[in-house]
Amino acid sequence: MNWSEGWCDVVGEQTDNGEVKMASIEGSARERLILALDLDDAVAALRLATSLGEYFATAKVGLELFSAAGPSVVFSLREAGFRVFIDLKLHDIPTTVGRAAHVLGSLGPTFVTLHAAGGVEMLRLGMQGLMEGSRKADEEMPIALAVSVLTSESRVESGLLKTRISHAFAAGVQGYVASAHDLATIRAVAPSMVSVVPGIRQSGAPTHDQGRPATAQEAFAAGADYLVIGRTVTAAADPKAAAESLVSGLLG
Ligand SMILES: O=c1ccn([C@@H]2O[C@H](COP(=O)(O)O)[C@@H](O)[C@H]2O)c(=O)[nH]1
Repeated sequence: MNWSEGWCDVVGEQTDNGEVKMASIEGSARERLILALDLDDAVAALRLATSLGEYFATAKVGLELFSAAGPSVVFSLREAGFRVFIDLKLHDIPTTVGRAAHVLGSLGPTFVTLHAAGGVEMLRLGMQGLMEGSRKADEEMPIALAVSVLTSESRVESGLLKTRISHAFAAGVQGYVASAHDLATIRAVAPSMVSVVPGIRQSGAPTHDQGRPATAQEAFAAGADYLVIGRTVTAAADPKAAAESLVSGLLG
């Protein structure tokens, strides 16, 4: 299998209203799949990521792993060649989020999440923190992602979704995290933002706590730029075989 095949269509693509999507989205399956390392142990997380590196260019550090291992796991994953997605869904008063984002920006992640429920001012200070933190550390500015409505919610009110995304766009946030089922609604208000979709499950597989799951094929067909892959692969008896099957299904 040649993992660099496919998906060259997104870079510089013109959206319906003539805007151009961010050029940082690259072509291959591996570039567009994000591995969710939901573990409480840095050594185990690094081992799992390394064993799946041919399928995933990006490793996601969420609340569990960051709480267990702190910033050092971000450095370890970067050293191992991964882009790092820090998924802490920052949501607090604007000053606190701005200061936390300053720290996170200095760690050199590629993606960082802020919760869109925090409102425009919180998101704006979060963006400023990321920008200044990364600049001072001589790192690239990460792509900030606004968490719209958690994919564990089984019902979403479209007005709320649109308001949150509009706030993120107004604050200069470049992308969002959303269910595949919400992408069309979101694109109507923010066609140029980068979309990241968790809650991916194979057809008929257990959905766990995901309220609005979709298959990888459905998510890409709905216009997802990146997919977050968690238990579909990490909880499988053979994670490598599960990753192979997922990617083969996409390329085949
Ligand atoms: O709305 C959201 C935002 C983030 N997530 C995160 O994605 C993964 C999904 O893991 P699965 O094992 O595939 O369910 C996990 O790290 C969540 O924190 C999300 O699911 N939904």
